[in-house]
Amino acid sequence: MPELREGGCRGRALKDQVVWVDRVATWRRDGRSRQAVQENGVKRPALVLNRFLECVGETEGLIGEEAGERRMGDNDSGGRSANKLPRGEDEGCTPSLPEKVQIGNSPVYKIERKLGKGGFGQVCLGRRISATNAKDRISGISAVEVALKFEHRNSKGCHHGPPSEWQVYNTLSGIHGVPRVHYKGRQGDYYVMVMDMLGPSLWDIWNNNSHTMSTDMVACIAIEAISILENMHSKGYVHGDVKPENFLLGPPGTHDEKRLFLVDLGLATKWKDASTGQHVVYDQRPDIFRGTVRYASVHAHLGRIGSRRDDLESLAYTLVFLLRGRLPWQGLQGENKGFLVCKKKMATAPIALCYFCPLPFRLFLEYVVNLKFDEEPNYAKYISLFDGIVGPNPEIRPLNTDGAQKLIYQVGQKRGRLSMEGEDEQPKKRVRMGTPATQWISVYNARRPMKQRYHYNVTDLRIAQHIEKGNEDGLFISCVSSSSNLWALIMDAGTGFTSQVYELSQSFLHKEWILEQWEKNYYISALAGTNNCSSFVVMSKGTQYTQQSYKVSDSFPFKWITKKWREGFYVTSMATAGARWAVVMSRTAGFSNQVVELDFLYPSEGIHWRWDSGHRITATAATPDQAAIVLSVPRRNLADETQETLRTSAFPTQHVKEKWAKNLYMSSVCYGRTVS
Ligand SMILES: Nc1ncnc2c1ncn2[C@@H]1O[C@H](COP(=O)(O)OP(=O)(O)OP(=O)(O)O)[C@@H](O)[C@H]1O
Repeated sequence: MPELREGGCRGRALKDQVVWVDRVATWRRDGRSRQAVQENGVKRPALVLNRFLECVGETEGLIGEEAGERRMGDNDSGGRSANKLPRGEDEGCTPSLPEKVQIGNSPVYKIERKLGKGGFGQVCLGRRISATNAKDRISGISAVEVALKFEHRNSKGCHHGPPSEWQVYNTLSGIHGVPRVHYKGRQGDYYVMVMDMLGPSLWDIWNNNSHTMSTDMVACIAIEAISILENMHSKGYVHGDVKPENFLLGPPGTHDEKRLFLVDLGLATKWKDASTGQHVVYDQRPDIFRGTVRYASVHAHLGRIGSRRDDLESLAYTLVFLLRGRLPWQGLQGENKGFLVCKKKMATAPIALCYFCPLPFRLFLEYVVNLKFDEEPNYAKYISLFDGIVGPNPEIRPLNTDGAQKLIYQVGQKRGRLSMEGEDEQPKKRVRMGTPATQWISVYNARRPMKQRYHYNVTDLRIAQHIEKGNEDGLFISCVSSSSNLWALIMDAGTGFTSQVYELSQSFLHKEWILEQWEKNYYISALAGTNNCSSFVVMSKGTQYTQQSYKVSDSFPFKWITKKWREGFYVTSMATAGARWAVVMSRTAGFSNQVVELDFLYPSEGIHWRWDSGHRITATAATPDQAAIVLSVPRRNLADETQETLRTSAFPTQHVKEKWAKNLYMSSVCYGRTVS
């Protein structure tokens, strides 16, 4: 058995302080052939023309490209939803709207005045000027004053027919905290929805009250809003755009004036499949943002599929906004505003965000930011947090909290008693807590026994020596990384490469050299960058790639990656230099599917979801702010799918040896942002 497993530390020995074993994945498919899959042994076509694709990204023009692609909706007067492009500012109830509305056999409504305007829709007060038919009178939709929501048929959400909101109202209309839709239909160029007329929004109230709101009132809002969300969630939907502008009170002077409603279901999505009852499948598309920047959950910023936790996180920001009058990420500007806001949200601990708020607000925020993707929120417990603020008598509360009372009653009945402090819950790993840290992330794959060798804290001057020695021993470089401008180098006997060249360069990346090597049939097989923007690029022969392309950019180039995926490329290596990213994508990479997990901390939860769906980590890179993990499904089934990851504050010298003893070999390593 070839056994050369030497550590090659030539620099100062760092003490290994923190170790996180993210997961010991055991997918050993016993019973199956253990014949190693020769990823690198697949024959390449003899001559591949057009092999040399673009190497993009060394120019200024690409800076911030990714952020420019996102449609961020925030503005500092409250926040507009993304995915809803504003049309001309003065399109309110302009002459282009009809003077009267009649949908099917609805009464005739005369448009009186504009009530509000969002990214898409215009909402006007409609006054009934004809009689209601008997059927509608019986079902109680004979209101004299209604709200009419108009959406132009050419607006973005209506290209394929009526707005998606209509569909959601079919299920949610009239449930607790959601206005009733009386009629919907098309009139001329507009899709029109006739709905219950409501009163001012929470934003209006806060704004008209010198940007303040009493603690009592905000606590009542918390209680009632949680119960409204519980109701909505129980019907299988998440709202997707919880913010002060979307919470409306009933019309002033009516018996509903102290009732809270949640409107605008235009971004609502299903979190559960109605027929199977199954939770929707986890996914992350870092280029897709839905919601309003100021109040969006961190997961929404990162493009994760919406689930119940996101509404609650947005509610927590809404409550703090109403109470404190400002959120710490307001005022951040720039093309990469979404990135900056998300980074700030991640960096602001609940204790800091809620510093001037009563304790229940902080506890609520802590609970909800630590919810897992598919976790059922404990709505009754969250409501009970605020009980101490609002006092026991619902009659004298500034807001009607009927819905919450009912929910607590139901839960109390079901459980016999209500768990106030989570005594009956297992202690769980907190998703968003922990101290930000900069660590080594190392990934280990099960392989047949082979030689592997590592060096770390290597200076530019020593690199050649290590590589030469490795080559003499039959080893090729399999991965490289850097920390504090020193290199880490992994060499092994299982790469399948037949020849290898490398270059240390002062630029990130050195395009001319790469082009030259591409000409000679070498492909990039590993790369790393340093904080001072130098790079170490390794190119090999004997890979199975037939085409290659790379991109350097100032933000994670997810949009480019998705474009290349469509062309049959897969990410085969990645590196960072300071805050810059370099991503290499290759054709015939041996994968049938690939996804990216991107986060401001180590995306542990996402990795677990991906592992469960058969993905394995195939590339990692991290900046001081973010970690990106690329996971792929191999084209051929692996004999042994075991994969483990480690996070360590020092290079994992001892751990590598322990892994080797289990025939687990380092397949990827990077240094950057995690959480400890
Ligand atoms: N039923 C209603 N009664 C009274 N006013 C309403 C009603 N529905 C909506 N409004 C007002 O109209 C505004 C815009 O409505 P809505 O949020 O539904 O439109 P939108 O175009 O989907 O908005 P956004 O871009 O914020 O998502 C609300 O903020 C509110 O002020």
